[in-house]
Amino acid sequence: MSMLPVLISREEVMRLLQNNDLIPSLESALGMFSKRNGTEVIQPVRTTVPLQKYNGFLGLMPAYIAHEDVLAIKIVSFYQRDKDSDLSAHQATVLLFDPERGNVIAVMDGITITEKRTAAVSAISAKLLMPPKAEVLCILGSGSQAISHYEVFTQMFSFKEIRVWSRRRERAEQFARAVQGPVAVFSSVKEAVEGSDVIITVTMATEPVLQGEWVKPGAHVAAVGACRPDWRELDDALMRKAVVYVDSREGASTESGDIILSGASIFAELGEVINGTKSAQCEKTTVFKSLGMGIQDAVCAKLVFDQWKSQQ
Ligand SMILES: NC(=O)C1=CN([C@@H]2O[C@H](COP(=O)(O)OP(=O)(O)OC[C@H]3O[C@@H](n4cnc5c(N)ncnc54)[C@H](O)[C@@H]3O)[C@@H](O)[C@H]2O)C=CC1
Ligand SMILES: O=C([O-])C1=[NH+]CCC1
Repeated sequence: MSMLPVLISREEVMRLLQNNDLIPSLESALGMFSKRNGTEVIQPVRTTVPLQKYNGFLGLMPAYIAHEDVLAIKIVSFYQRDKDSDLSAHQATVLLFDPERGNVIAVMDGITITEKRTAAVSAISAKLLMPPKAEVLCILGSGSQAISHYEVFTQMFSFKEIRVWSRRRERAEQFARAVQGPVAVFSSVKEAVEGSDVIITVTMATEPVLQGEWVKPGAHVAAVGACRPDWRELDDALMRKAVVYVDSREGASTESGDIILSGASIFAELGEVINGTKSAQCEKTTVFKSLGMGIQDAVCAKLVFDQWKSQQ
């Protein structure tokens, strides 16, 4: 007998997935992952299929977390689209399985999950690594991730000033109008970055947009874009002067151009800081290089499904 999976739409995922629930669940999963107990968390490095002809990539992100008994896979595509495209850069679906029997129990939108969990993990990096009394937040990029990062960061922290820069100034202005609070729009990356305590890079850049010489000593950078081995968002100077943290060593060493091409060494995974086995060097300039992990999607899919079930 086959049972049909439930379908959970983007709107439902948006309603069911709350940032407050996300942070502790993601922290616990990151900590568990970094213990490298091979039966507790299983997450191979993302398999990526390049689609050269279309300037796109298809990524497969399976994960199993034993103590949560959650088995899921996210299928995500990301395309460098024309600016007038009506589709967002990332399209994603998460399949949630019954781990005991191997059947799919839910098929849900993965776009919102990707936006929210990525921003939540960056916020965890900031919580652990930003300088004390951080007052100025700077966001480079103005797309979907810029919005989700703004939402989580303003929910979790109280910055005195929030700045945004985007390649096209009108997009940065659009961003400033779309979000809830005041945002200062900058036309130059250098001016946006100088004096900032926390800098989030959420661009589709393939060459460095952020230079180390502009970054205030002791600042924290959450670097979210440049997820291909030949793509960059940060320059060598920044990668070499900062203490570098990652979500997964294997993922970062395979996929991050900022790490591979700069030759920077990885100091720790966020999970190691959460577990207390590596230090949070907040007094130094820190970079958190995020690539995204299947366990993050799996945790979210479980939260969404449990919420959905509780409302039936
Ligand atoms: N680390 C992770 O877990 C995840 C990372 N990402 C990455 O985050 C980045 C942002 O994603 P979205 O906001 O969804 O994309 P988006 O397409 O909504 O926004 C991209 C932004 O980058 C800007 N941009 C494009 N090309 C640029 C260039 N050459 N130089 C400077 N800015 C440029 C655009 O103007 C826009 O502001 C992408 O690199 C994406 O692959 C996305 C999802 C998860
Ligand atoms: O984790 C993720 O979903 C992605 N990381 C980079 C592109 C998509």
